[in-house]
Amino acid sequence: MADRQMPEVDRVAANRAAVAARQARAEVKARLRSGGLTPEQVLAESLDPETSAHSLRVTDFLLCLPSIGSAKMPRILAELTISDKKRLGGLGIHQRQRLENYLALRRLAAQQVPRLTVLAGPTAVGKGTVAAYIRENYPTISLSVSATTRAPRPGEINGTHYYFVSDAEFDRMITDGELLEWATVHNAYRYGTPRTPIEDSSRRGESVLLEIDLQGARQVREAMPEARLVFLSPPTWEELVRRLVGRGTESTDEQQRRLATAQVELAAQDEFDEVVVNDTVERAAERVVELMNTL
Ligand SMILES: Nc1nc2c(ncn2[C@@H]2O[C@H](COP(=O)(O)OP(=O)(O)O)[C@@H](O)[C@H]2O)c(=O)[nH]1
Ligand SMILES: Nc1ncnc2c1ncn2[C@@H]1O[C@H](COP(=O)(O)OP(=O)(O)O)[C@@H](O)[C@H]1O
Repeated sequence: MADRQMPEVDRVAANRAAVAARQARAEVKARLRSGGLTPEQVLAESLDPETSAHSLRVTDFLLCLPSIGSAKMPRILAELTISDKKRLGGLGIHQRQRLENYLALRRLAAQQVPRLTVLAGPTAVGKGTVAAYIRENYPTISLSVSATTRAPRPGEINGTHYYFVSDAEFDRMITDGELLEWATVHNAYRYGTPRTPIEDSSRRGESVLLEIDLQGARQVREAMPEARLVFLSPPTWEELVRRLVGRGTESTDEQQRRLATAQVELAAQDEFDEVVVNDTVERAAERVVELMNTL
């Protein structure tokens, strides 16, 4: 019956019921986020039309799960071939089975050692600064030390900031399969992640952070699908420009080239699991570490 034809008393009752249902769903989401309810419990409850789990949207359900953000959720829905309009109670048998399987795989993966986290983002957004802040303030996080063919800058220590190697040595590392990923960055020098230290840290159950460029992040995604990819974003485009110019390490021409690359890199953030805005270094570092400690 259309709203305007409904007697006033019924309309008030219907509105009250809608508010109560929304509040009940909000409570389910809060308990899901806090771990008071497991995803499996909510999914089982949703079979009962009388429960608020029944009318919970699948999108809201997924967003309550750790390390699923607005960037990753659409990809999961596509993999499960579930419409973003679906509610849990409205899932078809096969859709429900696929969602149950997905949850089972996540639980299995979560029991494995803490995962590899990649921090990438446009040049001059502050990746290096945030990574250095984490190295100095979060001793439990181990930072991958990359190999590079570029020369060290003043203050950079071989083996701490980078392994500074020759082109020939870098070629050998590639040939011998010693690099988890590598890339030529800014059409200049090559950078790559030595594989062994990553594997050793993972075996020790350590949380490992890679601060690498977008090309490298894509290779890690291919090589280690369980890795978590975090995109570091500037508060605004203007702030990114200010940081690049303010850093003063590139010529004006090079700055223009890097800003053009940054435009492309900013468009790639949807490929990432999480986006962290680097408004202040401290807050950005805290958010990245918080994500690394979230299974
Ligand atoms: N693919 C990849 N990129 C890396 C690696 N190490 C550093 N980078 C990236 O290389 C770029 C250049 O870093 P750097 O030489 O420190 O100077 P920058 O010009 O100040 O960014 C940055 O975007 C880093 O994220 C690595 O091991 N692999
Ligand atoms: N949160 C921030 N606020 C202001 N300036 C920042 C912030 N993070 C980094 N910077 C500055 O921005 C510039 C680029 O940082 P850098 O770490 O070199 O970027 P990237 O490693 O992403 O290329 C540096 O001068 C750095 O001091």
